[in-house]
Amino acid sequence: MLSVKRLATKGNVLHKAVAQRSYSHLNASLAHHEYSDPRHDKNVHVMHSRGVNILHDPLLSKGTAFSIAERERLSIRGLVPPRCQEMDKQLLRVKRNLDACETPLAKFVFLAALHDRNETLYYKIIMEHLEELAGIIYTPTVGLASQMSHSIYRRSRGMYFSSQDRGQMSAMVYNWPHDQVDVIVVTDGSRVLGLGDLGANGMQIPIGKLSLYVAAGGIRPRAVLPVVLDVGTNNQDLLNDPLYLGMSHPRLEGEDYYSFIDEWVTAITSRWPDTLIQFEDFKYPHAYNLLAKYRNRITCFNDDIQSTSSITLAGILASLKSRGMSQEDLSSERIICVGAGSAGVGVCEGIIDCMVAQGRVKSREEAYSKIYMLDQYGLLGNPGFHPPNNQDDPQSKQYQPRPTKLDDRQYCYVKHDLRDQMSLEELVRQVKPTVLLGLTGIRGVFSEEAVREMAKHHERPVIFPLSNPDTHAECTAEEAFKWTDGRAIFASGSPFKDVQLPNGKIGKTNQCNNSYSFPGLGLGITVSRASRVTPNMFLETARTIADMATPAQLKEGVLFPGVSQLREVALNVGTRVCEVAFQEGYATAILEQGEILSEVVRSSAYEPDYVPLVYHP
Ligand SMILES: NC(=O)C1=CN([C@@H]2O[C@H](COP(=O)(O)OP(=O)(O)OC[C@H]3O[C@@H](n4cnc5c(N)ncnc54)[C@H](O)[C@@H]3O)[C@@H](O)[C@H]2O)C=CC1
Ligand SMILES: CC(=O)C(=O)O
Ligand SMILES: [Mg+2]
Repeated sequence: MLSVKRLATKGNVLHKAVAQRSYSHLNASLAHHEYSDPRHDKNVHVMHSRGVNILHDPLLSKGTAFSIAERERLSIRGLVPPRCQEMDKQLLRVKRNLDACETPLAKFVFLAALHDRNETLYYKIIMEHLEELAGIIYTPTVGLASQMSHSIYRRSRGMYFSSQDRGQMSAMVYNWPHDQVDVIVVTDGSRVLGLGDLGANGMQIPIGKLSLYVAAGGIRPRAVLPVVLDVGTNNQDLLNDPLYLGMSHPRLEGEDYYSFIDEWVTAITSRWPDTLIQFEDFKYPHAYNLLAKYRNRITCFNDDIQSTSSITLAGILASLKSRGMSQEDLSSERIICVGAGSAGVGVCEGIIDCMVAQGRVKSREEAYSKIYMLDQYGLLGNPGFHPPNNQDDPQSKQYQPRPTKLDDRQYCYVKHDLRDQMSLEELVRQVKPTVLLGLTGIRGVFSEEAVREMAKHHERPVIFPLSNPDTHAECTAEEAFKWTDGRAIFASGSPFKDVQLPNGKIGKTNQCNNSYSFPGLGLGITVSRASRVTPNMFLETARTIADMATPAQLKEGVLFPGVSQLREVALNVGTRVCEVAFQEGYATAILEQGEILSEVVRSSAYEPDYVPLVYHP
């Protein structure tokens, strides 16, 4: 395929003439079925086989919606009830059944079964009720489903590569039935949301993420691949459970671990060289080490580090406007980030990148000085401020250095003029932060004292308890609004309902989750066929999302469009990411002169509609 380097863009219109648009990379020839237009999934599907297997293939099945003519030509006449029911009736049935489920977990199981039966219908219902159902297929319910995954297991989805597969992975990748894979979400299950090590149960996370890639990002269902790398688990409860489905040994570590991942990356990229790999829920510091190793070699990114950073930066930028300031005022913020792991460090790096790009700080070092970071021991500060023999200072007597040293990424945030391990409450008193971020996975870390103190100094304190699921959020929306007399600008990782305030007003909540960024990133990268995922793509994602709320919304503390508008967000982000890919010279797709990029992106996005199936031996 011709490679296009550096297409000049003006607005959304690509000017440089290129020979032709080539989607040859999308013309997958599948093992059993061929599709006339696999990119759009919109025309006629031509198949070389027929019969009952069509009914049991979730990518093809229409259940009761097969027309009589189709039933005849596919040899399935009589294998489904006689009345042909179009999708609207099917949706009615699905929604009634869904509403009858008594718990979110029951809804999750019901939707997973639909996913395994009829993907078109699954995506239709998800897209029509995105706000309601994102909370089922994604956080918070996916957290419980991951914990229970071995108990609720019905049918396999995706691929598992385990320690017993070493030496086999390059062959195993050919067991996957699809030649074209656009996006892979892969986890080793070592830090699933804020729930810790869930081993092979972590599979629910890639499945949930990829459902949003399809529903919001418009990636085709047959072009996504969820993967678990089962390198063992240190979760003793799972190891003791007779139903657990993963490998029954402790996690591989060190060289064993990294060579395992290397074999997997080699196997994947040998079969699908241009697939996008999203690393998900890898524990610290593996998450960073893997990103550092592969980011300049293959098309990949780490969701927890990078796309979380995009959406959080978007939230802070939007909050500046909400507080009557300009986005350029970012470097005048004082930000406390509680949590110094993958997400905490990743988010702060994104904020620093933006401060530097805005040019209002003289150096990266100056940008670091604006952010105060805490881990489970307290502030990353100066140990020298603890006089070792001061018997009168209770703090000094208790002081114990951290059991492990800070690494270089964390060390950048150390405040040499403040005492190491200072508590959040004391730090808030000293620093009077404008923004409080929580990325700890620990409920209750934002104490009443800390939030009230912050609210004393700011009319609109920005409170972002970002940990998932909701039961692990650093504080709840109720708490944030109560402790700030309803003045907080609030965003959380998992959804919280708006809060009725005593003064009759409504405390508006926002969901600040990487689900706002990764679907659009994936769409932009897939459409442009970008060979690398670059820092600018994340920065532009943040800027794009930060500009989406209307002035009226911003005024009442709404920072982002609602979850029901995730498709619109993804189309905007996808367009911008595509532009960046062309501008930076990483795009390898070919577009015609004058094509409007936003329209190319929009028309590339999958829509869950039934397509006539044709048998052609
Ligand atoms: N809203 C979103 O889109 C996202 C949210 N997250 C959430 O962020 C959380 C953390 O994820 P990672 O950074 O990957 O985990 P991690 O394990 O790498 O980092 C957790 C950090 O929290 C610190 N910590 C633990 N207990 C603490 C305490 N009591 N006080 C202060 N700090 C404490 C640890 O020292 C560590 O630095 C998870 O709950 C995850 O769900 C992660 C990615 C995206
Ligand atoms: C949202 C997400 O990626 C996490 O909580 O890990
Ligand atoms: Mg994650």
